[in-house]
Amino acid sequence: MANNFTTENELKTELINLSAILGLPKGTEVFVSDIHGEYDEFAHIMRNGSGNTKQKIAELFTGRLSSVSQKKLAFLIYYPSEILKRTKASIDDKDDLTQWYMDTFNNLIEMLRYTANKYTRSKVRKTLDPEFVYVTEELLYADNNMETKQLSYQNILDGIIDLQMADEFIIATCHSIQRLVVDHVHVIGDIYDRGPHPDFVIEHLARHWQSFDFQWGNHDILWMGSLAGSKLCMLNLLRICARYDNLTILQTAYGIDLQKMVDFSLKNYQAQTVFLPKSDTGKKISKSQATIDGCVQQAAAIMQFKLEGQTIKKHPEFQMESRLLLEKIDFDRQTITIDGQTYPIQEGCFQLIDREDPYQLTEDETAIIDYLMEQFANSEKLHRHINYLIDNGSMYLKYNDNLLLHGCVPVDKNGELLSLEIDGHKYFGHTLFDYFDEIIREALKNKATSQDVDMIWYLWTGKLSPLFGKDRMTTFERYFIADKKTHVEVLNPYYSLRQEEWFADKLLQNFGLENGHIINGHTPVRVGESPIMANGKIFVIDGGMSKPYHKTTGIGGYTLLSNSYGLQLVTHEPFTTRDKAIKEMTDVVSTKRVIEQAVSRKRVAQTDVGKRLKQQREELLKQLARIK
Ligand SMILES: O=P(O)(O)OC[C@H]1O[C@](O)(COP(=O)(O)O)[C@@H](O)[C@@H]1O
Ligand SMILES: [Mn+2]
Repeated sequence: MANNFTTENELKTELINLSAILGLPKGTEVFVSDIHGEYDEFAHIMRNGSGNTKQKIAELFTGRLSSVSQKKLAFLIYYPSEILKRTKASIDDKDDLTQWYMDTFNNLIEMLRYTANKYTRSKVRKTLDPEFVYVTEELLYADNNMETKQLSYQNILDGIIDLQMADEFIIATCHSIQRLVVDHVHVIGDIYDRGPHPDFVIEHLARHWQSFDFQWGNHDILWMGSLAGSKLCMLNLLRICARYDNLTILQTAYGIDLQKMVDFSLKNYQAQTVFLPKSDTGKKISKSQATIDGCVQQAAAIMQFKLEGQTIKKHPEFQMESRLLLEKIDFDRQTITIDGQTYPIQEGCFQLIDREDPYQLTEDETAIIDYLMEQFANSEKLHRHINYLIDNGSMYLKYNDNLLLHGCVPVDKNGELLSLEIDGHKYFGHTLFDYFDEIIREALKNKATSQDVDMIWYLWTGKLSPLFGKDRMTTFERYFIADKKTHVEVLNPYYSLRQEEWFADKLLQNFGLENGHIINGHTPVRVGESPIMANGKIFVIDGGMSKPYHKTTGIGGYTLLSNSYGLQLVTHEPFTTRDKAIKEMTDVVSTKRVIEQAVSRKRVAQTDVGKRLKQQREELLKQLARIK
């Protein structure tokens, strides 16, 4: 870096530039989690800057704009094209419309100026639409107190209207404001599964946000694992897609041919109540589609249970023998005996299971799985999306003193770090995360060994998986046994200990951090529970976006904001549809609870970026000394 500057003046200019950046207020970080394919809701939260836009409008315009006008301005910023269309349709008079454009330009430029003031000009320029950079900068940095400048400001606005660029300009400016309100986005896992459009979520981040990171969730692992060659990951995600009536994500979005699988499923299975799909979108599922979903779910589930058996037997170190369930079925009586207790099987669909060798796949099943794996491997779009997850993601992230991870750090009931022993090595605490991180990267960027592939599946369901955090996954029991006792999945002690401050301190220390917070997703925050734990050191910000889970969470969920003033918790109401949000101007974001108020505004100098900039400054100073 330092080598780019050769003359004394160049070096000094850069030093001044760095000092200016270090003194700016820290940018706003947004933390979201558990999006579960709910693109419209996620996009809404990104568009409204997780409530930040509304707040900035209030700061700027209260006393000048009524609360209704503030709301209208906010919704214009979130959904510029739609609101423009509606407004134009509602104003008949030409002069009134011109006046509306003028007022809107002025308000938007003021908002842009307000949101841009904590960034350097060069950073602001990057958020502007290239077509409007010149015009916008003229307006943005105009000094309205000077008469001549004001005149030229007015001329520019008139020109935009005369040249019929008004709508495009408004849309571009609103998008720039959206990008400036939030500086950095953290997605703490589970983009995939259950909801309709995880693909749009990834595309949205890649297109609109220069600065974002992911911490992988257990559901994301299924998709990553499928590309790495894990048949078990693929079967699990296929089963979940069928369960949530979302086979189109595979067929349409990722171009995966499911015809063979559908034919095979319809030939061998029939509709059953426990395999009825759950509608995520509220739309009615036709009978024929429900039959396809149900049969695919059964076929995938049975293949999954068979392959699980094989994998568990191959890996005693996984300690999952208690999950060897197919051998415990009494096929004649249609019962299963688990831990000495016999339960009736409801709606068994074991016709393709060989009683003598229950974990053996049939020839047809083997062929179908191979075909599907090939389809996954050949999906160019899936590769692109998973590469985003790999390149911008990790098992955990240390960012501005905070520790971001999806699930948990596995511990025993006393809070001692539990270790997973693989090939004589013990991995625990941060080394457990590093171990899995390396395996995933290696498996997806280079070549996956069969050991890697099995380890990736272990991350989905193993009891020492930091992304899962439960003692077992009771998929079999949930389908086939009515007794709810058997459905219980016991959470790792992490989830009760995370109320304790000493526990948070201990974990932060293990990860080499001191004063930060731990931020998790994964577990829905139930009605009446607080997302703030360990005396404000741990947050659970499951976004509660997953519609089928709204019954449990009551409210939609939470996101977290970290800006130069401190941390703020944002509560979300359940989101219905994008159309309804626009029509009724419902913001979703309801309350903001200030968690921590910084004594003085936090500057870039106090962030990770600031640390890097300071190093650069040291190097430049050394270089300057050499030149002199
Ligand atoms: O609600 P469903 O579709 O039956 O899924 C339940 C399963 O999902 C899990 O909760 C994992 O998903 P989450 O990461 O979203 O919690 C399993 O522990 C559980 O068996
Ligand atoms: Mn999860």
